[in-house]
Amino acid sequence: MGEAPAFFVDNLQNGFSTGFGLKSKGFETFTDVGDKTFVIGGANCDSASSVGIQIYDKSTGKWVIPTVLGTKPKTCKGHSAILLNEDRIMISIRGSTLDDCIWFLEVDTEYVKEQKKDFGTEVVAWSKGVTGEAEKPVVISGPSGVGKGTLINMLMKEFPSMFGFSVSHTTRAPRGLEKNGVHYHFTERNVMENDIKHGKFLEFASVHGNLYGTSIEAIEAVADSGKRCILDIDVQGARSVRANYLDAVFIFICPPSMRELEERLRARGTETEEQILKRLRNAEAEIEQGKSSGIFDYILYNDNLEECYENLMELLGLGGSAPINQKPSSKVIDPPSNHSVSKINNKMVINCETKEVGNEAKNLIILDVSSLRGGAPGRTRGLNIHAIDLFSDGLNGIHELS
Ligand SMILES: Nc1ncnc2c1ncn2[C@@H]1O[C@H](COP(=O)(O)OP(=O)(O)OP(=O)(O)O)[C@@H](O)[C@H]1O
Ligand SMILES: Nc1nc2c(ncn2[C@@H]2O[C@H](COP(=O)(O)O)[C@@H](O)[C@H]2O)c(=O)[nH]1
Repeated sequence: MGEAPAFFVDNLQNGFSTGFGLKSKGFETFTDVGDKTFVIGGANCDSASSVGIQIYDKSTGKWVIPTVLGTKPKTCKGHSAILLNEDRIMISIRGSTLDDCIWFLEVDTEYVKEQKKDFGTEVVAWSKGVTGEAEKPVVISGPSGVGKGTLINMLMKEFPSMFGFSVSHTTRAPRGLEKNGVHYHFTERNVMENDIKHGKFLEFASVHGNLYGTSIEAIEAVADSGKRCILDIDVQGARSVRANYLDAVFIFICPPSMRELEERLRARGTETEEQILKRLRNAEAEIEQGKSSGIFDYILYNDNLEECYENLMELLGLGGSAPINQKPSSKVIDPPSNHSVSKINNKMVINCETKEVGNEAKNLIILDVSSLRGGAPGRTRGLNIHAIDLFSDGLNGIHELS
């Protein structure tokens, strides 16, 4: 069954009256979800080309400015929007590359519902659609010194095009060879606390006396590169990530014994005696929670490093020959000003009609949304796009774009 498009846009003129008493800048779309109308773009934008959100609550007759989480589309000369599954709005951005064309505004997903409770406000969350087969992020936890970093480095060295590291923020000082932006984003506590307050972090925790956290931007950056994201975070962080509905594989790395853990920490030589003792004290509780909390899908013992690495690879489906990650496409999809979107079962159809003298061309972009995975916080994976050229003389061709 076909469904009518939520609306058609982009043929609006500057100053167009929206019927809601708003002065339009010509970029708005209006999508009804239950009692609410989501106005995307336009009057409340920080600039004419960025995408702002307002909500009109029909039950109260009031306008609400929601807390907006996630990274929003950078520019928008026009867009279309259509409701998908009652909990998210699909946005197609005009004149953008395939990598940047399809976005989702989550309005009532589990993640958004949870954030509404925390913020005590209306909340919406952006999540960009990414093509390719990149798999779920991998969360790796375990006590300090167990070998998480060592295992992750081995994985990234052997499969550089497959895995990308989520660079955390921390208030601790850099160690000898650590580089800002590579190992961590080293930051001031007040700056990080302010960003946390504004919803920029997927999770954060006070670990061994310092603040650590994963920004939503850090995981989005990895997803955008078409790679599988690896997070190295403590148990509290893993618990928050689970609670925040990040669709990920959770792995806990366990030491063979406390004695061995202590030897590794001391041999690494990066902490003072006081810090080592603090990390060891915390390790006992972490191991206890790692084994019993139900947060983790897998527990790996890192006794012999090579064996543990083999087990990790096996668990990530890298036992045989490694699958090649699909690179993000730089193809340009350019829905024209009068493009519209409609929904037919699990397919979204972006209708791009262009009229040239003597040649009327119709270009349909078909987006299969049945295989979408993940979502906010982070990217929506599994985008599957085909373009169909229809000319006046009939069907001309189908191209697979992703
Ligand atoms: N299986 C192993 N056998 C012996 N030494 C190991 C093993 N795995 C890692 N190590 C060593 O233990 C030390 C700690 O490892 P690593 O720095 O990877 O731990 P970590 O879990 O990332 O710690 P942190 O959480 O503090 O960052 C390193 O010197 C590393 O070379
Ligand atoms: N909750 C989070 N924990 C994190 C994050 N980044 C790192 N960590 C954990 O901190 C300890 C100590 O790390 P170190 O580099 O100072 O040795 C370790 O357990 C890491 O897993 C984060 O973003 N969030």
